[in-house]
Amino acid sequence: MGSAAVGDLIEASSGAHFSGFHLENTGPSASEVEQPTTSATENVKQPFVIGVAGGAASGKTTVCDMIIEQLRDQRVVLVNQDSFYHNLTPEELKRVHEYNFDHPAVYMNMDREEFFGMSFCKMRLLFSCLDAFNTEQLLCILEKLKHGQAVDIPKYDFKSYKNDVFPARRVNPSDVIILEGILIFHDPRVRDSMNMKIFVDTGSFSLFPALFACFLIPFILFLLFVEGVTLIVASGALTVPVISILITNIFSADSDVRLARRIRRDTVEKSRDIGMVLDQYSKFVKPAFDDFILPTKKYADIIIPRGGDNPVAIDLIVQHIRTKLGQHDLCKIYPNLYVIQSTFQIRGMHTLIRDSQTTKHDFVFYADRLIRLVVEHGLGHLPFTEKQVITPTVKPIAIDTLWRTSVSCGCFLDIVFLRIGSVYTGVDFCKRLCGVSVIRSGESMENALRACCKGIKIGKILIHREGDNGQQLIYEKLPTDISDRHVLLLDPILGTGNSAVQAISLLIKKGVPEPNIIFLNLISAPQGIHMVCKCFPRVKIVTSEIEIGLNEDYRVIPGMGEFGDRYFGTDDE
Ligand SMILES: Nc1nc2c(ncn2[C@@H]2O[C@H](COP(=O)(O)OP(=O)(O)OP(=O)(O)O)[C@@H](O)[C@H]2O)c(=O)[nH]1
Ligand SMILES: O=P(O)(O)OC[C@H]1O[C@H](OP(=O)(O)OP(=O)(O)O)[C@H](O)[C@@H]1O
Ligand SMILES: O=c1cc[nH]c(=O)[nH]1
Repeated sequence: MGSAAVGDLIEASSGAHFSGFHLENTGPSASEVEQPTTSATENVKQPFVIGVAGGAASGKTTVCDMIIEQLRDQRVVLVNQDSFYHNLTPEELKRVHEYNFDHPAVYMNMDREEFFGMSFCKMRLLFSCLDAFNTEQLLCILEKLKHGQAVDIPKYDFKSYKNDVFPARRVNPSDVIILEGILIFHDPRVRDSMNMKIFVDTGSFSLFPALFACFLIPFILFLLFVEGVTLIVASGALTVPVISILITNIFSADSDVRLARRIRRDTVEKSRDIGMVLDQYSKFVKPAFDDFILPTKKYADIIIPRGGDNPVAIDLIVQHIRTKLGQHDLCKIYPNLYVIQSTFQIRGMHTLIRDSQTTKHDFVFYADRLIRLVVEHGLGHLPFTEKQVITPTVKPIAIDTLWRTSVSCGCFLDIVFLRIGSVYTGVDFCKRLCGVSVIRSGESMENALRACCKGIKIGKILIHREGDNGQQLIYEKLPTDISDRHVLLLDPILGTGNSAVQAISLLIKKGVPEPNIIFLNLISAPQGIHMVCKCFPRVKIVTSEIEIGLNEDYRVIPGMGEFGDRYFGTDDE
């Protein structure tokens, strides 16, 4: 049967209930996706794909935002199913209030029993309208992202019902892909591509009626059993409605919460007419939720009650993602490891220094800024003593204190003219410090340390490095009293950890206590962290980013290439 004939058939069966059935070919199918060459594909680490489904206005966006926020040190991309709404045809636009934006494809993803067990209403609904979403295009984009290709994701305009009004969003390949949408679990091809499926529920537990119930029900029972038969009828009659009202209030219905949110959002944010919102809700949104969205809940690995109001669930999800990415939260394993809090500013600087196209001048500029942040953070781990100072600002003196003091001392005039500064309770910096740089890259960190700690002594260590374990200490010049000092060991790169272990061993041999060493670096490979933390569990490591790992040449990846060559301008070009 030609596609036009299918269209006619569906149009005929749908009556006023027509929907997004599209005859035009709106995008290549998943199988038509241009496949990258095998060598490129082999190098692409498979991203972790998360699906987030749930009814409209259930809080999916909040859940996704919270996951993204917690994974801000990762490359995460959010793909909304909304972006794949079909462009409405002129005819559909004329009857937009009859268009069902909540309907999935007639996809026979149900088994025989489920198919034959369908109610007449559900069957009518199923065949009366077709996919509101361009799932083929979604699959195509997903496939490309999984193969490490950048993609353009359309931006759907809810006002014009078109997806080509705004420019598409360019998205780069990422470590984590989040697919979010009401029907994102509906198509088994999309579902099967997911490593984790989350369903967001809105149903909430209300504490007030629960507490109320705790007191009221025993009270009614008390009346029943203690106060005698006369009260039995009255209290018995009260018990049934009270309990039923309380139960319905304790567990406020999921759909009520979603409807209330939807009315507020559509009328306030989208300036829609409340009548139309309610009409759309009863005609399409609610039936689609009951018939298509809710049944996909069974595919979920995790169901989040209270949506975005459930930070514990989000924490657990994020921990699981990190474990699956092979990036265990090293800070949780090693309490002596400190990664400076990532911000977009910091990530922006990292983006610049990692870019192979960045000029030497810019590399030095942004590396210096990041080094300064690491140094400042590292200084925060030094011991301190409490100290009080008097500020130049005069503090107000209570008049009775003034009177009592002047009478007892007989020096009224002195007190009146005495200007007493305010007290600030702070801390005193640790005095006995020194820096030790690992030649030559570590020397790039000396200026930042000098700028923060005026007149600080700096020693040097040179380690000859060959491959991953040919380390050999060939030079050292350290302050003679180094054993009495806290040492800030400077080296921007922690790779295999061999150089760091050599340097720390030397410091310990010179009498520096292990807890007095703070190792400052820009980037750390997990291998290096494991090695240093296992050999010296009491040395503190402060870094600005943890890397994915090492390549076959023991270079940090993604890394930033040969730091020393780029910083000191000794690379070939
Ligand atoms: N009126 C109208 N509704 C639309 C249109 N396009 C989509 N919708 C509705 O948008 C809903 C899909 O968006 P949701 O998945 O709820 O997105 P969301 O708002 O991010 O949901 P939460 O994050 O869970 O709050 C469906 O219920 C559709 O009915 C449109 O053009 N007009
Ligand atoms: O953890 P590892 O595997 O030992 O690698 C880290 C070492 O490598 C870098 O120095 P590099 O040998 O590149 O010399 P350079 O500083 O002179 O450029 C870096 O500055 C470290 O000292
Ligand atoms: O990736 C690496 C490893 C060691 N030294 C560098 O400069 N870069």
